[in-house]
Amino acid sequence: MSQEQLLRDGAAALGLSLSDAQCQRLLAYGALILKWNKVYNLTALRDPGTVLTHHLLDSLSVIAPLGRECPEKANLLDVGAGAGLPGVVIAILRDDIQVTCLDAVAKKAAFVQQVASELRLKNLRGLHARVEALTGSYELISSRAFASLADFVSGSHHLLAPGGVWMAMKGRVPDDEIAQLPPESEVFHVEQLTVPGLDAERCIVWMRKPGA
Ligand SMILES: C[S@@+](CC[C@H](N)C(=O)[O-])C[C@H]1O[C@@H](n2cnc3c(N)ncnc32)[C@H](O)[C@@H]1O
Repeated sequence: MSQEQLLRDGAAALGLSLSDAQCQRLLAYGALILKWNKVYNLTALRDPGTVLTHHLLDSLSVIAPLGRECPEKANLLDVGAGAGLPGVVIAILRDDIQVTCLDAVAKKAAFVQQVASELRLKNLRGLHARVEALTGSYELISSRAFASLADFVSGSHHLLAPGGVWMAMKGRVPDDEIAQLPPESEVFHVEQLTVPGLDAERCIVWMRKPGA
């Protein structure tokens, strides 16, 4: 089966119907990751099939949940985005969301800038900074494979807009990390996900400031 068909079938299993432009951009993004991997040291994965399942479909699994939490335009900060996961995928699927992919490593942020330019994604930017030192205000703050929940929310607490939410992509439900969250954050939903082609546990931990 072609990469395009695998992507379309996987997206359909996640409840998503990809437009031709979205499909082409996602495949082009996967190809850019592999093309520039040696220069930017972006991923341990080496073949298009695993990039498709472990990066593209894994990131696509948050799109439907995100549609529920964020039906309309918003500013999203993806902390420790690396090659742009899940931020680039969100930017491709949601042109009403302004996505900032943040990374402490300059060349990773530069790669995301290059992706934004090559794929003509006006709602995407790569930014080089440490999250603790960043200023700004974001309604959504996401992360995937970044840090413990406690370090994620403490490092980005000053960046969450009033009424905003954190979206942490995790593997197995991290009960121990949830128990160690600081009092200035609370979990309001833990959502288990099934990623097509990936035989692994996945969940989103949704958090907000108490009383928000
Ligand atoms: C394991 S990678 C995950 C990358 C991507 N989110 C993914 O799922 O493939 C974690 C990233 O966080 C970045 N990082 C670590 N500490 C950071 C900080 N304090 N501020 C911003 N980025 C940070 C690292 O440079 C690295 O690219």
